[in-house]
Amino acid sequence: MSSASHGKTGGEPEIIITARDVSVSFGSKQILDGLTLDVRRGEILGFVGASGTGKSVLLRTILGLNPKQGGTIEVFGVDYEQASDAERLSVEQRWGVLFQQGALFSSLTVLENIQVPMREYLDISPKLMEELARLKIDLVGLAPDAAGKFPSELSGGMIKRAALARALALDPDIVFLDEPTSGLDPIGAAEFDELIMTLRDTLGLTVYMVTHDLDSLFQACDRIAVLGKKRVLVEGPLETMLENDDPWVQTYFHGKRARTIVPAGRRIVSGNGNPSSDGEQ
Ligand SMILES: Nc1ncnc2c1ncn2[C@@H]1O[C@H](COP(=O)(O)OP(=O)(O)OP(=O)(O)O)[C@@H](O)[C@H]1O
Repeated sequence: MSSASHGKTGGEPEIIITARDVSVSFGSKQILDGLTLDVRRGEILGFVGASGTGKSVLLRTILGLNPKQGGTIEVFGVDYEQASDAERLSVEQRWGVLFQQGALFSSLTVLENIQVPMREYLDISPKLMEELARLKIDLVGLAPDAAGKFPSELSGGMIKRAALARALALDPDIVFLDEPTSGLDPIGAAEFDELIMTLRDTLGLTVYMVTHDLDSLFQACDRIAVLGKKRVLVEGPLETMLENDDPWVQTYFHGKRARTIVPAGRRIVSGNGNPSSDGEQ
């Protein structure tokens, strides 16, 4: 089942992040200018764009880690910048983050890593904390004995899963994943995609995923947003990307690599709107 039905009240899915007219600069260098984006409950949103266009900057801005110079961002209806401490605390408990680098504390075991957000935000007994952390380990498909291992003892795929378990520690409504499959072999990456799709379908989890991984975009994402020209150039399902005639979007989604993984039955439409077979592209 696609996630599109999760969290629907009536017809349209609930919007849980709204970014309006967002501008971000570093000194005289403007990175984002008039960016607008919605994230819907229960979807896997893939966020793409050329290197250095500002995908991580936007992610950090949504998380309140980076100041913006203009516009508004609301997460669960709360403008983080204007929010009271209590409001911020409640928003922070409803999101989990898997950063690209430094995902886990190297001096802590997997179990202890998962407990870090629990210690920060929850007032529960050590026993309950341990039980909850073990449940998260199971949820992300790690073996029970991973609990006592240090990050240096884990494979790349296990590290990503353990980091996801930590992002899920507080049972968030949304997880932000910054290039979660980078560095994984294709099988590991496909398994990770399967995992987030399962979490979307079973928990109704919303996933905001910055990625360069075409397989993830084609197989796992319900919608895709493309960052270019300092704003969201185009957003929508894969079909919208395939039909868009922006040169970068065309090259990205119709390029040689993309053509090897276009799912069967999905038409590739050329820039002039004419359907064509893979061989004609
Ligand atoms: N704290 C900062 N101070 C100054 N410039 C910054 C800062 N953070 C990011 N930038 C600049 O903002 C631009 C966008 O960076 P960002 O990391 O968001 O790109 P990206 O789209 O995530 O790239 P990639 O796909 O390579 O990870 C880059 O030019 C970067 O140098």
